Amino acid sequence: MPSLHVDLGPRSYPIHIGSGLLADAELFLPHCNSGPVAIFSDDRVAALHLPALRRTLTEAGKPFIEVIVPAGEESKSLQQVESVCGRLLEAGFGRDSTLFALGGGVIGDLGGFVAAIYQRGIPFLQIPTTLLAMVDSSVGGKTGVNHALGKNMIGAFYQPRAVVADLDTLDTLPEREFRSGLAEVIKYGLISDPGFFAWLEEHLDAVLAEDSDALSHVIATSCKDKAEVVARDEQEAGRRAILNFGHTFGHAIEAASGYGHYLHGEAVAIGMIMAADLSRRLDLLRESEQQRIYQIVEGAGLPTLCPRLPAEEYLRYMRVDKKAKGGQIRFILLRGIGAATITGDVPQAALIQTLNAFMEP
Ligand SMILES: NC(=O)c1ccc[n+]([C@@H]2O[C@H](COP(=O)([O-])OP(=O)(O)OC[C@H]3O[C@@H](n4cnc5c(N)ncnc54)[C@H](O)[C@@H]3O)[C@@H](O)[C@H]2O)c1
Ligand SMILES: O=C(O)C(=O)C[C@@H](O)[C@H](O)[C@H](O)COP(=O)(O)O
Ligand SMILES: [Zn+2]
Repeated sequence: MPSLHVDLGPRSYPIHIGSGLLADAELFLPHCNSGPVAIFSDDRVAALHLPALRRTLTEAGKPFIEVIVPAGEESKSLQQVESVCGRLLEAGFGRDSTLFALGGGVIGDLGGFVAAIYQRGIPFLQIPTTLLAMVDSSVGGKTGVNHALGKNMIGAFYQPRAVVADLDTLDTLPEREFRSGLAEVIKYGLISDPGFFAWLEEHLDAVLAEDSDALSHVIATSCKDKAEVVARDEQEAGRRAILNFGHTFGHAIEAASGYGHYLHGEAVAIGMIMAADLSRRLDLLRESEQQRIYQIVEGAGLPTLCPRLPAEEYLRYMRVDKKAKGGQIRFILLRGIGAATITGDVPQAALIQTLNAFMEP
């Protein structure tokens, strides 16, 4: 069972990946405060996987409550933050409590943000149940919610005490959600790990068939790659921005098409296709490399086109991207597969050509 580590000095934490982990109280209890636990989840995940965690805490004699929100991106809102904080206050939760975020990225982002601000901060554990959450959102401490004017616009950097990824939970994950997680997996190969990208090209069938060895390799490699970037630049002062590859376009696509229309990974997939195209237009990336990127995204069953809207609609959202500086949009582009670069030097004409080239007919 692989066990990794995010190295952040006093805020360092383990990432446990394996089967049957929800039953192992020793992975959870050492990271808890002395008081009660709030198991935070969504209604779909709670129906499927909360009973295992409930059993573990009950047998360990740890008191807990369950706080459940509706499944879906729409729950990543300030209204839900207020409502969840209200539940904790009504239950008399103090600073001696702990929050467990059991679910996908929505639950991790929203739960982590509540943990960051509730009584100015209580510890929390990430217990991811989607591929996307196991390979990306549970690691690195980005927490927060959406605003009508932009994705993840309100939030905090707040690291979990531990990440516990029980692979058994993936057995119930719908295929579309699994493929969405693959987009972020492909991202690691593209930004910093060309060997992993080549491995993915070679083993895509095994990965799509959810072969357990292939899946363990995918999750462990993704977490290792992400943890290395986060350890060097926890709060995205610089290089961490490469983890945003495909997201300048992707977040604009999510917001412009209405949150929930595309899954996050689907929007990122289209965004990566666009970022690769822009890189090629600017003579950073070879056409053959752009082709390989297109093929793996398409081969993973991910979309490659966004809804047809005036380019200006997308640009409006891109201008409020958190990476923008002095009103200038900054992009993560590729100088080759495995070599991300951060630049604000992108001619508007090339950007508009890229957007128009990947819109639905
Ligand atoms: N913080 C970060 O670094 C980071 C990184 C990537 C993505 N994100 C965010 O994560 C969110 C997307 O996460 P997601 O794709 O996990 O979405 P999600 O949390 O909405 O989960 C997807 C769907 O799958 C269901 N589900 C979850 N686990 C399941 C299981 N084991 N079996 C059956 N159904 C299950 C959920 O109920 C939901 O309906 C977005 O809001 C995105 O912005 C954050
Ligand atoms: O961890 C990071 O850093 C990332 O950028 C990971 C992304 O996959 C993730 O979608 C993140 O939530 C995007 O953050 P944002 O700062 O662009 O909102
Ligand atoms: Zn993402």
